Amino acid sequence: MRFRKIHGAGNDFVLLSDLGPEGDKEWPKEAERLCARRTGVGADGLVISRLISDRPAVLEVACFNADGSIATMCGNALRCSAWAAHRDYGFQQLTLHMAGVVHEALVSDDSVWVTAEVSEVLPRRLQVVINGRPTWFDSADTGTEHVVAIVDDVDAIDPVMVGRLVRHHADVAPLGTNVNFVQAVGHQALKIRTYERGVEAETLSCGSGAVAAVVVATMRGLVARRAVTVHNRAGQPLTVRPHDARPTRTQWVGGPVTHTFEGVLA
Ligand SMILES: N[C@@H](CCC[C@H](N)C(=O)O)C(=O)O
Repeated sequence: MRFRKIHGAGNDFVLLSDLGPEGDKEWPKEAERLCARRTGVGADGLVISRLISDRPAVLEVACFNADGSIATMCGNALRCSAWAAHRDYGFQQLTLHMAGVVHEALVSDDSVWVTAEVSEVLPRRLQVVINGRPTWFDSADTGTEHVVAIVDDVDAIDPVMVGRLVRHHADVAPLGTNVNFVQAVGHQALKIRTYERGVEAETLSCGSGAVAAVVVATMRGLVARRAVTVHNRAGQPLTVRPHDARPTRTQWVGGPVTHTFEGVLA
């Protein structure tokens, strides 16, 4: 089976997009096997993309986290799938389905954009003490669960230690959550670090996390409701901007996609 190793601003995936007859595997187990950094290909997630129509261009995309759990929304997996469909079929504008939700995608030479559907922000959802200081997290569902803390300095925080604590916090049980630490860094710009549920580690970027950061930062008056640059650990910023037709419900998230290598699974 052929695969692509690909990343969206540092969030890396094994992408299967031309499944033949071997199309029905136990994907959660395959995800664990393929994503293992030492014994597999190594990735934050496994993405399976199927072309279900070419006129209009429609893809069905499934994303499994490295631990085999299903990601109901993964902005970077959608962006990587749209990039691959552009490469394979020349599509520039696509519709993507993930976990029953419809997303739009736009592919240009240097960036890939997808839409994320956003729920209302729940302020002060939980509190933990970080470096001796009680810190509130707001929650925002951007297709999957995220909490966001606005902090003075994201680099003064241990995102794995605190992320794990928050991810397992009783106030977000039983689903748990992805955890974002966000700092305002000047005009319409944020800096972010994200602990991802299902990867159970800090990832270099997270599309739905960037969207959650922007909706929380907007609600808190740190940025205006227009394009915001979100600086991540990869040094490959994502940009989040409101959808023209549905500015309060839908956000675009865009940035680079990099195809690292291709291979054949043994
Ligand atoms: N990295 C993703 C989000 C992946 C989903 C997450 N780990 C979960 O299970 O909620 C993104 O780019 O949005």
